[in-house]
Amino acid sequence: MTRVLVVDDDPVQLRLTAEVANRAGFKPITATGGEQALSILREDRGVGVMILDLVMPDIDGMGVMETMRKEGLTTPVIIQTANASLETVISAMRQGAADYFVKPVSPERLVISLRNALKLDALEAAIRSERARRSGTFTQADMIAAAPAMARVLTLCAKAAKSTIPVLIEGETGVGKELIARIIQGTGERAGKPFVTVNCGAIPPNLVESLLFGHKKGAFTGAVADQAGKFAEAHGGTLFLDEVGELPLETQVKLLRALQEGEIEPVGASRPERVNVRVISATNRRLLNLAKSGEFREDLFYRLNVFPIYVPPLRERREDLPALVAHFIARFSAEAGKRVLGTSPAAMDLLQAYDWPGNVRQLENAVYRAIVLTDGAFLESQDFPQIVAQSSGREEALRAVEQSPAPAAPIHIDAVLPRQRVEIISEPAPDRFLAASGELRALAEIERAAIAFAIDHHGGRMSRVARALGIGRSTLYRKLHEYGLAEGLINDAA
Ligand SMILES: Nc1ncnc2c1ncn2[C@@H]1O[C@H](COP(=O)(O)OP(=O)(O)OP(=O)(O)O)[C@@H](O)[C@H]1O
Repeated sequence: MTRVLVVDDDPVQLRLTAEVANRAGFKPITATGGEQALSILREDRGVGVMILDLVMPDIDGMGVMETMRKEGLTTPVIIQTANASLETVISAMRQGAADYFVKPVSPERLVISLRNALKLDALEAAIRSERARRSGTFTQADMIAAAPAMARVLTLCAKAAKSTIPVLIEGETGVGKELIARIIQGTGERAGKPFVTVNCGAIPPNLVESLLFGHKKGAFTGAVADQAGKFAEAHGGTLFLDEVGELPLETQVKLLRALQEGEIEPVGASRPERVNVRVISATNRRLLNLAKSGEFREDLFYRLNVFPIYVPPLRERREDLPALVAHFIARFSAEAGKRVLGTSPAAMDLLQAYDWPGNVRQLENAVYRAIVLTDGAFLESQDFPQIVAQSSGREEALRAVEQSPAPAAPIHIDAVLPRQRVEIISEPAPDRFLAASGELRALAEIERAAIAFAIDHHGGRMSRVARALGIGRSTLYRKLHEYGLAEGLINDAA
């Protein structure tokens, strides 16, 4: 719930304004003077908007705004005044006030003013963040990360920014690993220098080497000219290797050499070239496990993993969800030329209750689709059809799990599926819950399909299947028999 700070030295007026904000679904906080307002703003950076009286005995409204500017307090301000002197209003607006009104204000006018101020603030923040991203000066302030679960991540970012040691960012798909890498670059010595991203999972294996290290003319058929690689492009700056676990083993050897020697060897080159690049890598699979199973070189793992940062999934930092939604609404409604002001309370409840396996990226896509779908000023639940479909299926599935004796295992990065499969899962697919007729499939049918999928994914290892599904092994075996899945399957390796 967005917090609104109401500042007025007249206690009756203060109570009235706070009550209007309260009825409109905001959480009012009150202050009776400028000093008190400033100390609240300094302590609580989560205040969404402030309604500020201009005439107060200690510091007046203009003084409060001036101090805010000096101290970098960016909470949007709506000015209220008892006398409508045009000059005062003009100078308040010049100081950056988002809006003003003359007391007594009608509740409708106040609510519109609050919503507009919030929307404008979200849009300005989105524009600032995009600008910072492009100029390589992205910082903590450009990312929505006020949830307690993100505090440690931000502390580690600040530490990592002070040095050039290799950083490994781990976390599920779409949690914002690239943004974290950008903060490390944008707050360190390399701010403003190149930030080059390579998605190692998206390049065909035969092209990885040339893409990373470049090639010389004639090195292979089609190499008609010298081509610089991503390492050379990132010279002086930062190279972000996303999905580093997907690199082919041969390329891993070359990467290790580049990190150890600070030298790269373009394909077809006769001698190595020196590069000065800070490498930040990211993975949505536990790299240590890949190293243990031989899919990733252990020496490279230790080289990359000098400073690990784990970014928690969105379901563990739901406090950030309203701000993220406001951020995406502001951005996409501006892009689509629509006037969307927010979500209905029911839609926000729906989004808050959902688990977001595809994390912030999935939320971003969901809001984007909702903006395209909507004709109203507020996004409603029906504007999120995939989330509605998945939530109802999930509720039933959860009820079934609750009835089984085994506690549900927490979802962990180790249980995250390899890249391609994750995409299948994170892609909202309501048709998995719908039959060809368009009717919802029976829960038993969905459960059978989920179990068959899990068995296939874990190569028939039943302990893992049970753990991944969050049910006990005996429950799993019972269900196998119930659904006729048992024959020829039992190959319990664990
Ligand atoms: N805290 C945040 N505030 C604003 N936008 C965010 C935040 N976190 C993520 N996003 C947005 O969500 C999308 C996914 O983020 P990002 O690409 O950084 O995730 P990722 O973890 O690197 O994903 P993947 O594992 O799939 O590579 C991006 O469009 C990003 O701008």
